[in-house]
Amino acid sequence: MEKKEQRWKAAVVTLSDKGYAGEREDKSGPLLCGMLEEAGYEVTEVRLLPDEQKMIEQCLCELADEKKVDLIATTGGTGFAPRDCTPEATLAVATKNAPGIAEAMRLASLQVTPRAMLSRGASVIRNQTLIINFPGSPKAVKENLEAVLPSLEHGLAILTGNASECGKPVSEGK
Ligand SMILES: Nc1ncnc2c1ncn2[C@@H]1O[C@H](COP(=O)(O)OP(=O)(O)OP(=O)(O)O)[C@@H](O)[C@H]1O
Ligand SMILES: Nc1nc2c(c(=O)[nH]1)N[C@H]1C(S)=C(S)[C@@H](COP(=O)(O)O)O[C@H]1N2
Repeated sequence: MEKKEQRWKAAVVTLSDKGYAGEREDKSGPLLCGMLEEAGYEVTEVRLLPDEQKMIEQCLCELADEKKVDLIATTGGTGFAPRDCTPEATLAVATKNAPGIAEAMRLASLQVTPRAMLSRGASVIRNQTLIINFPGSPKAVKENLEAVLPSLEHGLAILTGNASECGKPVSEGK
């Protein structure tokens, strides 16, 4: 990883009315945690919330501003259902847009299913924290994270002032 002295700190947030109500086991949050840990991240915060925009905004702000995680990965609430509001909450707390990550996820996912176009997931920056919205199903989480994971570390390194070589060829870089 480009950050030499410590691992990247990540938070995983599941947005699911059914999960929050205890009506369905949350499999997507634990899957995100496992994949991030496997890739070398330290998952320090885990949350499960209902599809309530203000609660999601407060949670994202707390994780970025107080817990100071480098990456927040959310899952769920990106679709067209009336209560889906994860992208709205994410955009509301953004200090900068970083649309390329969400674009790359949809591009890769369209090779798997045309329904990938139905995810409205956003990717943004809040100060020195990168926030990425993943869709809700475990299958979608796996496919979307695999598509962007190799490039995330370099983005985090630039965002946090830990980048060593920005001009590294893709073949040698992350
Ligand atoms: N956190 C999760 N854990 C396990 N499976 C999930 C999770 N979120 C979604 N899924 C699966 O993906 C499908 C589509 O996701 P979607 O977000 O539309 O679910 P939902 O049940 O409508 O959402 P909610 O949990 O907010 O009521 C669900 O029916 C479920 O099978
Ligand atoms: N790679 C991938 N992306 C995917 C999917 C998938 O199965 N694989 N499911 C899609 C579907 S069916 C929906 S409705 C949207 C939004 O999902 P969400 O409402 O659970 O966040 O993600 C889409 N993105």
